[in-house]
Order: sequence, then structure tokens, then C-alpha cells
Amino acid sequence: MGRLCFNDVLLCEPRMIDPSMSTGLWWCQSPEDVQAVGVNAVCLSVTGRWEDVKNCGDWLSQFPFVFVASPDRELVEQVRRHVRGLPVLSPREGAFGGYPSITAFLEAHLPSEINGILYGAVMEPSYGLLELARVSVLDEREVPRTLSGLPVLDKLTGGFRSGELSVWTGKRGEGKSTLLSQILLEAIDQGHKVCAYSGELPAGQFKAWALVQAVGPGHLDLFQDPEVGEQISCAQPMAARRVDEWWAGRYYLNDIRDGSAHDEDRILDEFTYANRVLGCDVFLVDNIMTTRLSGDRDFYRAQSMFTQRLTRFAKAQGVHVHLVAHPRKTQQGKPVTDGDDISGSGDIANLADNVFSVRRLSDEEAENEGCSSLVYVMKVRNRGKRGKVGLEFDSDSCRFYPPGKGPSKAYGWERMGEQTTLVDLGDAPVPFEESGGNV
Ligand SMILES: Nc1ncnc2c1ncn2[C@@H]1O[C@H](COP(=O)(O)OP(=O)(O)OP(=O)(O)O)[C@@H](O)[C@H]1O
Repeated sequence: MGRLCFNDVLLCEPRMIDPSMSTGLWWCQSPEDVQAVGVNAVCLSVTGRWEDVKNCGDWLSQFPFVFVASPDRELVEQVRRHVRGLPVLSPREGAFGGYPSITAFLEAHLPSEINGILYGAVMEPSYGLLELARVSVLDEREVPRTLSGLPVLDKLTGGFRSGELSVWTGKRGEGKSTLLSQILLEAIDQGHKVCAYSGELPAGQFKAWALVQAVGPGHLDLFQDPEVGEQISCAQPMAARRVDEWWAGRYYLNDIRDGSAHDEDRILDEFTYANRVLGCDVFLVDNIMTTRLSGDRDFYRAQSMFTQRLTRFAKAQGVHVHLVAHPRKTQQGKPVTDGDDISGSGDIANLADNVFSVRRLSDEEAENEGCSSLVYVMKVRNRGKRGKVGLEFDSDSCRFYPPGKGPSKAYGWERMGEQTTLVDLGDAPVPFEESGGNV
């Protein structure tokens, strides 16, 4: 048997190759089968890899089609997948009469009967093309999603859908991390499991802030800092214990004490583990500036590659990823209301499915707007909607809530197990109680 060398990918008998014949190229299972067929027969060489078949495209394209000369469906699938731009035919049902290979078939049949195998061959659908008429329609109502718990925002976005990336921008200290921490609590409350990379906050501080939000205004101890007079809120210990029971096994953090914790590969590895092993389906990267991006690519390109990896991760795993990115320096002093205002690569906003900006208003603006913060919805790929959402902020519990409502929403921990009365709830407000107009 001679060897036709295309990076040692294919094996055939060169003098038996005649592309002008109408019987096409027969793709065989083994070298024995290639020998048995003789004319225009080929197989993957022993050292050949399927991924390299594309490098033989020019040689393969001399033939009118490729016929997979084997009853093995797996081989058909491999040929269909790796032979590009040529019709791929497979044997009709029963063409091999129950024989597992061409060699076995020819042991029981005359050589002249071999062409009968090609008779009635079936044209395989192209690997990379779908026929729209056969595509099943996506039912919007069935796409898994998490709601923010803020009705006007949820109406604009339709919820944070699995398979998508949301980018959050806004200047320093505007409330991005705080709002996203609340969005993660909402996700847990809706039965999701979450995982967060917080590049700046040590785990203990991250937890203290999340606890204050989770217990809410009814279960806080308020202290006065004796030196500066500032008020500090702490989750009451009993409520904190109940919250720990509630989010146990549902809330994970990347451990940033480890030196390599900020490496993009490491973040994605931990996320992949959190998804596959722990079942997390909502992820937070807070923020892209604290990550250590790979390779010697320039900074903008590195940011865009990382964003691309996050979008692929979201799609491949069917999860939602929230990514915090800061606005350009030139935006200082101006509200960030356009995806192009995001610092670094413009690709970040292009790649994202949703783009939001968070802004904390001055007292005067708050008076005019009727709320203390604004979330600008700059892009929602799925709906094409834009708009702004006004929010109030409770500085004790660090909860955002719709204007006209209150911050006292009860999360799942309050509904879990026996209804222990932690404090006298007699005067406590009802969840998002009405107290005025809406935005
Ligand atoms: N509307 C608001 N009114 C009052 N305080 C707010 C408001 N929004 C956020 N804060 C407070 O501002 C502080 C900074 O918020 P946060 O860390 O969420 O901002 P950030 O946008 O994530 O900032 P950075 O970009 O520096 O990470 C927090 O203490 C938060 O409680």
C-alpha cells in the first residue's frame, strides 16, 4: 500500500486514485477496507487526527462527493463533521446486509457486487448548516433567567437570561457592586446557585456587606462609630445564622488570598468547577480591572479576549455572567449612558448581551428625579430596549428598592423552617410596601 501524504492524515493507494470517476471517493474504516475497495478509497491514517482533515481540503475537492463506505454511524458523523464543502453520502439502511465492514462484505460477496453498496446512498445534512424549516423555535418563556427583583428593570430586560453576559459600568463608588450583590441574593432567592469573583474585597468584608443586605432593615444592629460618628450596620447574629443556613451550598466566592486567583485562566477554571460540580448558574466578575489577563496581547485586546471567553462560557454552560467594567477616564463628571463609554476595548460592550450603567445622584438631581440612583439600560440584545430605571437606596441595609416602595423584602431565609420570631415584627413594614408614587 502506497502512502498519500497530507501531513500524514490520509491513507490511500495513489495509483488507484482517479477523481474523474463518477463513483466519488470512498471513505473507509480501515487500511484493509481501503485495499479491499481499491479504486478511489481512503481512510484516516493511523497517526492522522480528524481535526487535520480540513488541511486536505484541496485534494478532497477533486472528487464530486465522499461516500462513507461503512455501516458505522460514528464514522459517518466524523466524516460529515470534518470533510468541508463536499457532499457526504452514507450507505442506505441494510446496504451492508449486516456485515460490519467492506472487508467482511467482500468475503461473502463477489467483487462486482461492491458498487451495490453505493446504490441508494443517503445525502447527509451538512454539518455547519441548518435548514430553518427544521429548526425548533425557541420558546422565550422557557429560557431560564433570573430577575433582579426590581420590576421596572425586569420589564426592560425580561430578566437575566442563561447563556448571556451582562456588563455593568459606572464611575467608582456609584453602587455597581452593591446592586450586583443584591442581584445575586435575588438569584439565590429564586433557587439559583451563584459564584462571585470579587477582586478587591476580602471574603470577610464581602460577606459582611452581603449579610447586611440579606437580613434587611428589620434585622440590623446599628452602631455609632465612636471616633468619627458614622453609623455602622451589622446583621443581628441570629438572623446571620439563619442566612448562613439559607445560602449554604448556594453562594461561592473565588478565594483571592491565593496568588494566582486573579489570573483569567484561574477565574474561568473556578467558574467551570462551580458550574459543573456545584451547580452554579449565575456568575459575577467584579471587576475586569482587577483580573490578570493572559498572554502578551495588548491591554485592550486582552480585555476583549477575556470578555469573549466569558461570553463563550455563558453560552456553553447555559449560565448568566455579570461583568463589571469601569468607564473611560474622559467620562469623569459626565453620566455614563453609552456602551462606548466603557474603558478599554469597545468590544466589551459589543460582545455583551446587556449593558447597564449605575449612577448615584447628587441631592439636587435626586430631588428632580424622585430617586437616589439611576440604572441606565444601554443595551438589551434580546429586546432592543433602552431606558433608565430610578431606584431608592437604604443606606442601613444597602438595599436598592423601587421609589414609592420600601427596602423590607423578606428573602428565603425568613421563610425557611419554623417561623422563629427574631424581633418584634409588629411595626415592621411589609415587603416593598406602597408609600408613594412610582418612577
Ligand atoms: N444611591 C446610593 N446612596 C447612598 N449610598 C450609596 C448609593 N449607592 C451605593 N452607595 C454606597 O456607596 C458605596 C460604594 O458602592 P459600591 O462599592 O457598590 O460602588 P461601585 O460602583 O461598585 O464602586 P467601585 O467601582 O469602586 O467598585 C457603598 O458603601 C454603597 O453602600
